[in-house]
Amino acid sequence: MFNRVARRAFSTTRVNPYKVTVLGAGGGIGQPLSLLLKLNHKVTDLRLYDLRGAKGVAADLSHIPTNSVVRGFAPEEPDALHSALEGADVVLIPAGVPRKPGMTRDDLFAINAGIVHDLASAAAEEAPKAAILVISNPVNSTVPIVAQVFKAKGVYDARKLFGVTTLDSIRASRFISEVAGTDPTREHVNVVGGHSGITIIPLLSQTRHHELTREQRDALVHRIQFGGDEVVKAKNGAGSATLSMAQAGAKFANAVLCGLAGERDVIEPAYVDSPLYKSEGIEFFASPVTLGPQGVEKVHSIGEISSEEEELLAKCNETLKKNIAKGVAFAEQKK
Ligand SMILES: NC(=O)c1ccc[n+]([C@@H]2O[C@H](COP(=O)([O-])OP(=O)(O)OC[C@H]3O[C@@H](n4cnc5c(N)ncnc54)[C@H](O)[C@@H]3O)[C@@H](O)[C@H]2O)c1
Ligand SMILES: O=C(O)C[C@H](O)C(=O)O
Repeated sequence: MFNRVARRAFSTTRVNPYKVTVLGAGGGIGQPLSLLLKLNHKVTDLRLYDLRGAKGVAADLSHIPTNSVVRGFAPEEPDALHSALEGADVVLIPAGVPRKPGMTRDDLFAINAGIVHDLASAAAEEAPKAAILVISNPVNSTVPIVAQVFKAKGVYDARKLFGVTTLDSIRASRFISEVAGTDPTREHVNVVGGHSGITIIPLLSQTRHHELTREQRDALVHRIQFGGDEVVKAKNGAGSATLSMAQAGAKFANAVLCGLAGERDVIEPAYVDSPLYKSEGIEFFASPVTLGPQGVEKVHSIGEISSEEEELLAKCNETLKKNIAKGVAFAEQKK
């Protein structure tokens, strides 16, 4: 099913007129993500906004012969951000600073919370019905910030807000295939929870790999939870994952577009306003969701899990609750 959804992105026979805006389009993620969106035939109107470089990226991409108009917006121009957002169907937000070695994602909150808050404010005014795909870290907290901004403006639709956790899933497919010696395109791991360290829970017990030893499982879980650190360390101060994230973001955006277009059985994991642990005070949680014309159609439960995974879930939820509260408190204090 996942491959079928991916193939739909590049089909030349079907064109849907979707307007897509990327906020932070000049950055390490923004540029390759915008390229992949330019190649997606469901996108016909691509708007790129950044404090720096969006016009150049747009001019460059505009020479690619696919059926979309690409426009760049620079903050020096009057109303650039609002024009970039006006009437958008999907808004992707990779704007913000990335980690350096030794930092946690939560360390980015001090800068990125304000950036996401302000961009969300503009999106709530210009594209209140858009699907908002938040990439900027810490996702566990930036998504609740966007929710609060939309609520304050009276336009919140829980079905249209997503924290993009796709990178955790694609990493899990890759890493498990390396251990098992299999084709990564045929591996699927249900990764739930949130998007940082111990809040990332790969449910290995649900895979077909019952041959893995406890040690192999523990090592795999750790690698999936801290995969981002591998890239941060290797880039040595020059940022975090950009290319794999662009692929993940484009995959998720395509799934959202397929849902908007009324295609059936579009299921992807995402960090959403979720009923699963609301009784425990956890408003947002990542699990597979069915995507449809109005955004989230169904939030799927996480399914049966092992006792080891129960322990991971308890730790995840404790942290998630604090991360969410931090985002909500920030947005409240900005009012
Ligand atoms: N969700 C995930 O799985 C995931 C994966 C990788 C990175 N990230 C996060 O994505 C964010 C971006 O990472 P990157 O590597 O692209 O960083 P980057 O520094 O290369 O690019 C960020 C871009 O955002 C722009 N920007 C900053 N403030 C802005 C504003 N107010 N309006 C518009 N644009 C603005 C910058 O000018 C820059 O071009 C980071 O917070 C990073 O932690 C998330
Ligand atoms: O690790 C990071 O800071 C970026 C991103 O969240 C990732 O998972 O690669």
